[in-house]
Amino acid sequence: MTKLSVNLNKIALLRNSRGRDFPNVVAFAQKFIALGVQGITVHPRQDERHITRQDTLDLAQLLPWGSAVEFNIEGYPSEDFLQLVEKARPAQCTLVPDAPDQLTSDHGWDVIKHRQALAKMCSRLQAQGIRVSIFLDPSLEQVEAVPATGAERIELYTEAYAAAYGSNQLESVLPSYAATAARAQALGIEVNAGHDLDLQNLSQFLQIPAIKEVSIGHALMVECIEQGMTSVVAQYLTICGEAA
Ligand SMILES: CC(=O)[C@@H](O)[C@H](O)COP(=O)(O)O
Ligand SMILES: NCC(=O)COP(=O)(O)O
Repeated sequence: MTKLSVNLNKIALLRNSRGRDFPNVVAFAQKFIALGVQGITVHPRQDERHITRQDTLDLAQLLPWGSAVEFNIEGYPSEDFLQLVEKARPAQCTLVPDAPDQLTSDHGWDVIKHRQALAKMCSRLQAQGIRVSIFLDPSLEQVEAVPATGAERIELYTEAYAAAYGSNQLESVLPSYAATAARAQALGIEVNAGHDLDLQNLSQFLQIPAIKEVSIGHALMVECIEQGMTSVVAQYLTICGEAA
């Protein structure tokens, strides 16, 4: 079974487009949790274009460290971000190498280059009991460097998979993810995945064994508008529940 962590960035984006607290991010976390999701993810960006620092702290109150539903905070590890994560104390922090003005996440870490800095951040967060995951492109070369950082997990950046889904390119793309996941697991690193996953492409991706968690937001919110939250979450939970 793979855990489903719903990313609430787009709920906050909708809220920020007006001057009042509607839709409320915590209320939506509660709705998704009531439907059975196992995790909530946010990606507070420096410009607070969607999730704010306050949203992160409010969700931390709902999902304190040790709660059954996992709180995952993703983001670029600036000093501000690290302090926010320490204050929120989520179950997991996913370190993402995004520039402040980036439209969305579009690459994983060069772990070989940033190994020492990542190791320092990992031990700092792990001192608070926070699991650390490193956002990674499918790359055997990069995954070899992960154990030296001390991170417990990687999150495979799945945009390339999603883009190839349904085309001939999938034949070469999916094996690169499977090989990276297998190598990570052999090195004792657990594997998460996310970015542009949706109801169409998820089950084929989850043919890769032992993916611990998928974080899904953008497409899931669109699917909720089209099909309704109850049905969409049930479909995701079925796919995730069938995963090896
Ligand atoms: C880290 C990652 O995979 C991203 O998908 C991210 O969480 C989405 O960020 P935006 O919602 O800002 O595009
Ligand atoms: N880590 C990926 C995530 O949280 C959501 O990505 P997306 O589904 O919004 O592309």
